[in-house]
Amino acid sequence: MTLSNANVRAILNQVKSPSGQGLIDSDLVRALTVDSDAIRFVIEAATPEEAQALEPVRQAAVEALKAQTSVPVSAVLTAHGPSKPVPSLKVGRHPTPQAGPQSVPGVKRIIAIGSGKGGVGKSTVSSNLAVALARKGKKVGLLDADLYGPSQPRMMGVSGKPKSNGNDMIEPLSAHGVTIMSLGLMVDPDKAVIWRGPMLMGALQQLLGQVAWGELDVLLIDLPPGTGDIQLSLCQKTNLSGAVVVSTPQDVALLDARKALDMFKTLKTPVLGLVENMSTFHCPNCGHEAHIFGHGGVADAAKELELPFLGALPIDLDTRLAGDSGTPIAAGDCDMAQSYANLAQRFIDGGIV
Ligand SMILES: Nc1ncnc2c1ncn2[C@@H]1O[C@H](COP(=O)(O)OP(=O)(O)OP(=O)(O)O)[C@@H](O)[C@H]1O
Repeated sequence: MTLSNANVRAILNQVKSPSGQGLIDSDLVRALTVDSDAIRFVIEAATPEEAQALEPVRQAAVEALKAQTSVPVSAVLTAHGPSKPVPSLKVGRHPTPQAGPQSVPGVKRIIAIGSGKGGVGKSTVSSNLAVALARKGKKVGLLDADLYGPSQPRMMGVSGKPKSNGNDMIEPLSAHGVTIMSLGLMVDPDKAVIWRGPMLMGALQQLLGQVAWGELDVLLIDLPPGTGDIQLSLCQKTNLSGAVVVSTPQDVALLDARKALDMFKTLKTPVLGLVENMSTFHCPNCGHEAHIFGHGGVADAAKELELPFLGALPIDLDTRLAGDSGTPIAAGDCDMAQSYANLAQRFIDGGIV
């Protein structure tokens, strides 16, 4: 039987780690690849001693998968070094003064992904675009700057507190070929973030400057919706290559998108292009095409404002389900994955990435 990435994760989560949690929930699995000819993953422990103790768990995980598929399974144990202290870095402080807009060492381009209105799919587009660019060979980072409602950990399927690299820098997490960091990984997920502007700006500064992003072709920043403190702070304090605005074709969303575009113009952040999300709906039963939120409005707005139109993405049940399951649709090989691959190619061909 051919197993999907989600099937494999579910099977691995049935295998208990020494903490009593499933292997996925206890955040021990790294670099999971599920291909038609092989399933591979790494079980990463904190110390070599812990790795040794996990050998029976590794064997149990391999056996559990082999019981469900004839595809060869390989799993290796690694330790990321001797025990390290938890980061002394505590996210949630006021910003420190900085001379001017900052770059992130090793990161070639920083692109903010914004929207005027909430819920138009900005986080979905950010995560899928990140995965699609990574599949095209780009080194991609994804920073979830939606500090009030961070959704990237769930959409990218990462959990567990990031660790310190011993130099007061946080090691980001990685999934689907993308390097990820989110405030959602640093704070209690059940507690609402109730911070005022300066605290949010301090957190953003830390997520950019105190995360060991490494060498990246591009860092995508998933902004919160609207035109608030975080957008202002990011545009003024960071050397952005530019911003991409996501909108649905609906009039109210477009009205808000125009406000976001106006904000970027005022802050002199170049707008690299517009993306239309939830563009059309293809009924899976009868093939009828419906325009639930309208159609073509974003392309028209781009034309009017003389901005590049980067593409239209349909409204699609599997996209939503994939986001909820932690494996973005762009990681697979369906039509939607191809749409995201095309979008990523347009970013590359247009010299955006
Ligand atoms: N093309 C699509 N087809 C179907 N569902 C989608 C699509 N794009 C996004 N969604 C779903 O719509 C919901 C909102 O999407 P998402 O969280 O990406 O929006 P957002 O603009 O980042 O929202 P927020 O304002 O909360 O940050 C999610 O449940 C997501 O799975």
